[in-house]
Amino acid sequence: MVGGGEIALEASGLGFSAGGRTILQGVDCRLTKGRILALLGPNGSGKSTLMRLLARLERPNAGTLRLEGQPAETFSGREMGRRIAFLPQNMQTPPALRVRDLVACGRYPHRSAWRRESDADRTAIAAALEATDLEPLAERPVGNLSGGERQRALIAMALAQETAILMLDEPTTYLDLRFQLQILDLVRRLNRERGLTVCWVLHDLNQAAAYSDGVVVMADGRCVASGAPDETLTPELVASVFGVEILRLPHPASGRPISVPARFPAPFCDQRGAP
Ligand SMILES: Nc1ncnc2c1ncn2[C@@H]1O[C@H](COP(=O)(O)OP(=O)(O)OP(=O)(O)O)[C@@H](O)[C@H]1O
Repeated sequence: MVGGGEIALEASGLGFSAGGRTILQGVDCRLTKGRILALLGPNGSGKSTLMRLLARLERPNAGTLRLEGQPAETFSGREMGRRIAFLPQNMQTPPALRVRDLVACGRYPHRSAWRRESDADRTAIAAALEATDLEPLAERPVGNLSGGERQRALIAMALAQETAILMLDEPTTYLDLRFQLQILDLVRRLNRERGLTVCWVLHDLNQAAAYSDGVVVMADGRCVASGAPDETLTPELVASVFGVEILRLPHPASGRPISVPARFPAPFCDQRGAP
């Protein structure tokens, strides 16, 4: 479990099977209000499945999920959509869709079918575009955006949903370092300024540690460790979960521990031994 504070969402003993396989087993996970939690673990360890269960896009075979202290099954799909915004991995978007119209899609739990946009919808869309610095791009087709701009537009769509909880599955994948940091900084700012509760899947352990208040580490469909990032991501844990030996070094600027692989490739040499 990660830290104290009021609980936004709590899963106990979650289990999930599909295609005749057990994918998650006995997973406990807690989102604390106003905190950022990272789900970490190797490919195929069950992070996306857990996130989908937490957002109630899938039903568990075992265990309980409580949202705002109530059993999650007492909330309708629309009520869930007003509380949790979920951005899946590799979300596809029609390339001709304008940025503003994509962001407007986030209003779905607040609108009934075919109803025109209300003042509240327009205010939420404008606020989401402003928070993500996308106002100048609002009329651009999504297909013309860079990877980082597109990711910001998807986050704006999630913000327009006006939920207290934001779930992001690998929001930085496929982005270059500058855009990765831009997305991480944006989410952290929204968390700090608005008290947004965040749960995200990240693969970079150093980014996860620097930008999250807590981590949950998955392996083979189970939660194998959780807690504050710097205390949890020990070389022993990383070796047992990822099968990679790491060194922990103090960051030259912040002094916080960073992880680097202990092994590095031997230099290629030509016949004279020169690199
Ligand atoms: N509906 C399903 N039917 C069968 N197998 C599934 C289903 N959903 C997930 N799995 C399997 O469950 C395992 C966990 O998948 P999941 O996507 O949750 O892992 P992950 O940790 O998010 O992986 P990655 O880091 O590669 O995105 C994988 O082996 C996947 O193939």
